Amino acid sequence: MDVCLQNVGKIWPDGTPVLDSVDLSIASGEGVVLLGANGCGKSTLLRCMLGLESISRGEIRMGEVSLTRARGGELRRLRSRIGSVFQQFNLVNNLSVFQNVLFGRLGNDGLLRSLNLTCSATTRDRAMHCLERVGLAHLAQRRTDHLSGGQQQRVAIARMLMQDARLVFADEPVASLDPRAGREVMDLLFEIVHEHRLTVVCVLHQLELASEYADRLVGLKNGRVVLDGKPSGISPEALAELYVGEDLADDTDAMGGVYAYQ
Ligand SMILES: Nc1ncnc2c1ncn2[C@@H]1O[C@H](COP(=O)(O)OP(=O)(O)OP(=O)(O)O)[C@@H](O)[C@H]1O
Repeated sequence: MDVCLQNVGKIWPDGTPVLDSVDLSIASGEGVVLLGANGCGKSTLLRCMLGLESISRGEIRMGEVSLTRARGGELRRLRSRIGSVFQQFNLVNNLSVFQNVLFGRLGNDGLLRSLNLTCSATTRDRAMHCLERVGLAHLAQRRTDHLSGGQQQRVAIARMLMQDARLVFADEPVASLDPRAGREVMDLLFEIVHEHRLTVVCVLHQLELASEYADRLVGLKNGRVVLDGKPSGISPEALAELYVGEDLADDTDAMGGVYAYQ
């Protein structure tokens, strides 16, 4: 599914602007990594694309549907096609791995079925298949908070598979993981994205990972798109420029990420 942002702007209720005239067209099946210093607006942009934040100006379209204008059933259907993978996993800790994967069907099947209380054998088989795909079938009945960070992120990916999402928005999916687990999660996420020809927008702070996995890099600075192109066409200086003029601690974070993954 393709995504189109036209002249998107957002101003916080206290009057502070966070996104300014963002224009982006993302083709179906394209893998975009969003880069930029701490506080430049990456997560806010992703949250707007997830429909979790409203925008103050412009329009966001996904396929034929305007996220900005859709209401009721149309909005629910659209949201059910959007998967998310967050830094903090966003799983229900005291439920089993299997139940968390069933939650991928929440938008389609409702709460009772998603909790495994009334779901069909076909749905249960499908959930197990999703867990097998991420290598966690043997942990299906374990409580989610008894898994490692890397395993929890795999559960989030299995939930996204279960959802049959066409779009995936990932916000720093490896930020809480050590370099090895982080790479494993990126490999798995992008393998699945390619297998299912999903469109993905992923926020990363690790420039090396970004260049390796992205079809296209988009850089934000102060809420504006200031860089957009294939990784091979973007110079290290242009990438470094994204972080110039920002807080020193922010730069250190971003560049530290590069070295951590080398
Ligand atoms: N709900 C909110 N109300 C007001 N300001 C907010 C809110 N959420 C975020 N902000 C501010 O908006 C700006 C952009 O935040 P955002 O989280 O999008 O940045 P980011 O680029 O994702 O940063 P990071 O890399 O640190 O995650 C920041 O200055 C932040 O303090």
